[in-house]
Amino acid sequence: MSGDDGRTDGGTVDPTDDDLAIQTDVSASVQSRDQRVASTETVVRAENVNVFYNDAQALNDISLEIPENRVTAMIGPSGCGKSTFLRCINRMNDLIAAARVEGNLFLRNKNVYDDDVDPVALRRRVGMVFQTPNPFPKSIYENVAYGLEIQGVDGDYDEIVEESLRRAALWDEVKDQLHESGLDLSGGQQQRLCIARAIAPDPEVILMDEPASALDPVATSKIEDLIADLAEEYTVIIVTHNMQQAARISDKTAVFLTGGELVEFGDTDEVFKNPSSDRVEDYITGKFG
Ligand SMILES: Nc1ncnc2c1ncn2[C@@H]1O[C@H](COP(=O)(O)OP(=O)(O)OP(=O)(O)O)[C@@H](O)[C@H]1O
Repeated sequence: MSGDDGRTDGGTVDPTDDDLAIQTDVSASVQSRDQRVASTETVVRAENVNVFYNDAQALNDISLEIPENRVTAMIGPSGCGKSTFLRCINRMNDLIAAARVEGNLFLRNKNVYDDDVDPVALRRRVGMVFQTPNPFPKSIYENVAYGLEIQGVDGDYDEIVEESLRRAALWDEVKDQLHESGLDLSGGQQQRLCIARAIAPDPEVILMDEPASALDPVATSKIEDLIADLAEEYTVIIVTHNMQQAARISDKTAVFLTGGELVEFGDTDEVFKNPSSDRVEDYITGKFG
């Protein structure tokens, strides 16, 4: 059975090494949803991760530990490898022929690059939301239910769809139009629909790649509020170009700089108030980037 099932009220985890390889019983993790409690467990641990696109190195020896039920922001100038790192966590880089990943990347105690890891099972535990809202050309209901179907999730879809839309703070706005197209929603609503789709299989980690950069300030603010709510139950890892946003919503901040180096990682307050190097300070204060 999956590591989800090993959780206890104390927030401890009893993962097995077979977590990702054998997890098929998602209903069990749905049941465990309410049992989740905030903790400081490490959920994602990178050890000496290097990524290359053909011969070009995009990430250089990245090691860090991302805590459970927190928002961790990845910031840094364009091209420094933030999205590449995010895609290592759910093995989306597998889909890029030129990409090669070296090193170890653990989801709890399991290296997601082990041969026996099923990337589909991994992506059920590590959901993703992209920069541009990308609902399917289907109804609001089907957008959420279709994700469940393709991931082979069993359960009462009506219930899961409603619950997911509620968790994405969208239910009240769409409950009377569930069978209308998701594409007719506003950009901000579409992004919340994509968040509902990502959380429907009840992942442990949600990756967000600049989820608000295509949205206006009001829609952005709603997404930021939502991220804070989601972190009560999920581990959220967000790439953002917006340093104020990182400072507002994240607990931890990782600063990447050109060359794919992780130059600072720590509590967000510390990173912003007291950066440990001139390079980071220059970036944070807008001297470059
Ligand atoms: N599919 C790809 N094929 C080849 N090179 C790539 C690919 N994706 C990214 N790269 C290169 O890897 C490096 C890191 O890119 P990545 O998109 O991860 O950076 P980023 O920090 O997320 O950038 P941005 O903030 O502009 O989105 C860049 O030099 C980029 O050109």
